[in-house]
Amino acid sequence: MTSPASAAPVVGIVMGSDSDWPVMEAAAKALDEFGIPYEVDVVSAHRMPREMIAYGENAAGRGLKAIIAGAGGAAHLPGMLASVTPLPVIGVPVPLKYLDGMDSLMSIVQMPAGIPVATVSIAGARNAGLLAVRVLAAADPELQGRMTEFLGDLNDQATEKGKRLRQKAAGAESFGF
Ligand SMILES: Nc1c(C(=O)O)ncn1[C@@H]1O[C@H](COP(=O)(O)O)[C@@H](O)[C@H]1O
Repeated sequence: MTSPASAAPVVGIVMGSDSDWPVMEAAAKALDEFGIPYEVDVVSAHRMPREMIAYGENAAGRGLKAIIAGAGGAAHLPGMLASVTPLPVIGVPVPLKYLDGMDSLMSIVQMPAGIPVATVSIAGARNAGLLAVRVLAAADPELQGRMTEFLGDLNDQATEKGKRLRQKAAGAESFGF
């Protein structure tokens, strides 16, 4: 799957199983918000080792600029992809029924020196998408401007939250920006 349909994907969103999609979808939505074309696929290091290696080895040559890789449990996919591609790899620990995603987090975050994986929080796929946007924006002033606008909107929303809270709380006039 690729989105938007017409453009060549620049981000690969891959996961160990389609059961990860309810978590990983947030990465795709973040990319959609910025109009970044991406592809989505299942690429399991454990169940499809040869395909996984081929995916990682071919990713840069196919025009991808970053890979977002999510997996649950013994989540070796992000690290193994990072070992066969020069692209930045962003790892998403997917929480499963047992161990609350701590197993996924630990499997992804403790990479040996030389093979970095930028690990987001457990189920933090939205931040993975936003981090991929920032990676692309580093060499794209127009996209960087839109990321700056996005941060401004977040600031407005947070400021509004404070305003609402101060109105709700007793003695609201005594603090706030
Ligand atoms: N951690 C990995 C890898 C891998 O790292 O290669 N491949 C599949 N999985 C994970 O197994 C979980 C259960 O998968 P199923 O739902 O298919 O049984 C998923 O969270 C997947 O990411």
